Amino acid sequence: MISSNQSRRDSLQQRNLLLSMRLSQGPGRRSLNSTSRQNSGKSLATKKGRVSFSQAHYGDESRREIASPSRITGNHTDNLQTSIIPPRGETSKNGDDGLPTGLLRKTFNPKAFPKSPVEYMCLSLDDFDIGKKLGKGKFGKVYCVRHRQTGFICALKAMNKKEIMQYSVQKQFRREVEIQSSLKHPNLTQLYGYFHDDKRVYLLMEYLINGELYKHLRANGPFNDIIASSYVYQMADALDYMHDRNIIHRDIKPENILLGFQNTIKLTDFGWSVSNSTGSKRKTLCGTIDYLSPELIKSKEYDDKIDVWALGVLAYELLVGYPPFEENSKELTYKRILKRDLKFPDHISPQARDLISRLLEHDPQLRIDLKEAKTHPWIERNRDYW
Ligand SMILES: Nc1ncnc2c1ncn2[C@@H]1O[C@H](COP(=O)(O)OP(=O)(O)OP(=O)(O)O)[C@@H](O)[C@H]1O
Repeated sequence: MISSNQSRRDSLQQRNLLLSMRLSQGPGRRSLNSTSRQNSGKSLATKKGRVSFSQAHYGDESRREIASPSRITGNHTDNLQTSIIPPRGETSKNGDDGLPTGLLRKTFNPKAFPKSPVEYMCLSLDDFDIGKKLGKGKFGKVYCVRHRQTGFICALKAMNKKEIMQYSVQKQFRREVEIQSSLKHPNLTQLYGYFHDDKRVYLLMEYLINGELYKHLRANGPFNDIIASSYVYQMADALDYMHDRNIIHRDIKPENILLGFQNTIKLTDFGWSVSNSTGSKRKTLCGTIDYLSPELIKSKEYDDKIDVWALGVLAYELLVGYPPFEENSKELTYKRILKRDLKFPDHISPQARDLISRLLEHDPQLRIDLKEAKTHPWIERNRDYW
């Protein structure tokens, strides 16, 4: 299902190269002009200012215009062997697709994923009414859509093939699709399926009505113990599920978490996820500066404990409003992470401090296990109020 070892190595080498380019660029892209927290009482982070290492990969936002949906036309005769489409049958080994009864089951059931090109091509843009734009990513835009035949509402991400090729991220994209379609968990955004025409690839996903947790955090945060503990529990459960399947997410942050109904949160953006099925340690630097663990900064080998560290950073940000090691420059942030310079504002409860401190253990081996984190006293104490 996952790319061969060779292609994985190629992809990692390519990414290493790009990441080292990014690192050599210095701190300029990290919102250096933002007013400091000390001055404003607010986080340094703006969505734009939060630098993801992956940004180096994709270049400037303005380059990412694609045609408006009204101009997009499906092309049923496109060649299926295009390099950015995973070969048929490699897509998912999932069980039940989890879709409401009768909805798109024929075309989206990953178990019965296309057996013939005809079946494969039974989805096209013409099958959907295009609704409002939900957001814009590096390669394209995300729309709320309705499947005409069934009325099923989902999110459709339209990505430009040319750009995917131009930035040589076919393998990363392919891995994202493969990993996301192989996972099924209430706190992971589900990928229902994909199709393409001559210009674009379309990912059909679960629609999360309340958008990014990041925006919610900026508008309504920081959160109280009840909400924060519920979010931390949900992320711990999703990560535990992924790690049990030897998959590391590698880019946990509020921008990559979507909010559904009733405070359900779902992790998304599996572009940096990686299958670590050999259980061996990895070395690719990835993630967002504020969420990087000490071993990543030291370019040491790492494993799924980097996600545990990132969960600690997330827990802190949810309760405090900004990440624990945030500074005006990348270098200062790195310094504080490496020293594990962790300070809590007075209002953080002793139990929350305890869990965060254990998630943010400098030594990966000493970091709390996710299964234990899920039953930590801070979680248990708040669980009744969720
Ligand atoms: N399944 C979804 N349901 C609702 N809104 C979504 C969904 N997926 C994405 N969005 C919205 O669309 C925006 C763009 O998503 P997209 O995944 O393309 O980009 P991104 O995660 O911001 O960046 P990247 O290109 O790095 O993945 C998100 O920020 C979010 O607001």
